Amino acid sequence: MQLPELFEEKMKHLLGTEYEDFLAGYEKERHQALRVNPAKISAEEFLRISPFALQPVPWAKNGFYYGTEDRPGKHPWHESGVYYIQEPSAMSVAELAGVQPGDRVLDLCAAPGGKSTQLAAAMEGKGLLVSNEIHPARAKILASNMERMGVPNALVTNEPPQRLTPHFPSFFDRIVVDAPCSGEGMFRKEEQAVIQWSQDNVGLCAARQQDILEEAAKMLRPGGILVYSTCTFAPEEDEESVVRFLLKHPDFSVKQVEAYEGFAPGREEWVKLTEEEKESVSAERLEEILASVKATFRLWPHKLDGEGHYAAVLEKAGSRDDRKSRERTDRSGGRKSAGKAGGATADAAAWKLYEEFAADALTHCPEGIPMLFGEQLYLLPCLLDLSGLKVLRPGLHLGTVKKNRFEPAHALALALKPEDAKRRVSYGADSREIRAWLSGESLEADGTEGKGWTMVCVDGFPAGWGKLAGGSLKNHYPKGLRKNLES
Ligand SMILES: C[S@@+](CC[C@H](N)C(=O)[O-])C[C@H]1O[C@@H](n2cnc3c(N)ncnc32)[C@H](O)[C@@H]1O
Repeated sequence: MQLPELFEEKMKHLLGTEYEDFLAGYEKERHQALRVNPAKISAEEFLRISPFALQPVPWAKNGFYYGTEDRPGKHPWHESGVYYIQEPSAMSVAELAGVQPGDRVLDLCAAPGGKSTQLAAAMEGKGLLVSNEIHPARAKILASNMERMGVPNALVTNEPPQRLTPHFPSFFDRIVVDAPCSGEGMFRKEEQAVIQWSQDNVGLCAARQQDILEEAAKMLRPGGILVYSTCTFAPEEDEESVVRFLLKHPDFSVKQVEAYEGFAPGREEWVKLTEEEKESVSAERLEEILASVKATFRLWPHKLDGEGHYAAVLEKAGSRDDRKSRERTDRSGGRKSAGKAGGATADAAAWKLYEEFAADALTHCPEGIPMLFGEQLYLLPCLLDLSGLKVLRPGLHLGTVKKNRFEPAHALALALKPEDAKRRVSYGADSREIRAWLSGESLEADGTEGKGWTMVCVDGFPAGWGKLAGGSLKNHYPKGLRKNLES
């Protein structure tokens, strides 16, 4: 592999005698992994039924390496959100966030959604997850992945971080900043990262990371946890980014968390500060900050089975003192969706249509606060003032209300359990039917009784909606998702 000359020189200088091992790492086979979605199946059960050659990723509860011959992205289970294909080192970040069900969590740089879907899994559908992405096209991919994984309690926004801050001051329990970076750790995976690499870009990324961290700091509640990560080796974007942030934020410190085997400590000696920066705090504080860098993590491809990554867990001083605001925003969070539809006539009419659909097609309804946006009906995880924000998904998309008819959303099918649907048909992953279905074909449904909205499953995992009538199952798999999977 042809690495940028300047990058090689820099790494040689940084790593000294370890450099040859580091270079040899580029010759190692690249490890690929998937993360099982516990909302769909337990890891134990997945291991039992999986056709893939799986080995656990040591640092991720539901993470597994798969074999070089395996193609999980071409398997129909992928379309049902049974797993998410994710680079193994990247799985460390959400684990470090220690998210609990019921937390308020922000993933500030979230697309395509690896960390967000992992955070969502830890939240078990409880609490609020805000997944934000600055780039519009990437934000759409993020929204689609959140739907595929059946996440019911997430808002997907498309904003620069500073536009979110006024809406969420001291609001979140946990924030993940998986920062845009120079991507040195992904050279083996993404050729583009090699082509675009320059030392100037490293500097630009480092400056941008400070801007993003500033906004994150304002949105984190006292006592909250901020996980900062990159997929680069550049100390300017790793240890230095953390140190610069800590110099400006006396209320933050590095939290000691347990390292997994193969995780290496951050390197204090690689931090280069200006005299002005060094003098901005007392000598004791400077020493303390620099020493604390050892409790941040470097994931090196030559030391573990994964690509290059860096992660730091930062804690904001203080304790939760936001009971009042929490009561205000969470007041209706647990309300059954069978409640009122926000009061407005259009909302009430839409809600009635949804209820008629639910009475006919569902045995169980998801919970949340119903809200109509144009023709789209959503269930919100809690009430928030989102005015002025670009919101792609304000919560779980229930469906579309058109000309006095309700059409259930694909997202709803993926967020439900199979037993939540009164009518369902299930095809095997190897069947001709499921491949035809995912490519957009309607199916013969001889022997399937009933009429109306029917959940279509693959091996029992919800995959979308069909409409049953006269022995035929009309395809309502979204046009944008249709694909021909190889058999
Ligand atoms: C490392 S990627 C995130 C990967 C994602 N967390 C995941 O696990 O799938 C960084 C993201 O930050 C976004 N980004 C770029 N510039 C940004 C900025 N100024 N503020 C916030 N996010 C930015 C990029 O578009 C990119 O999607």
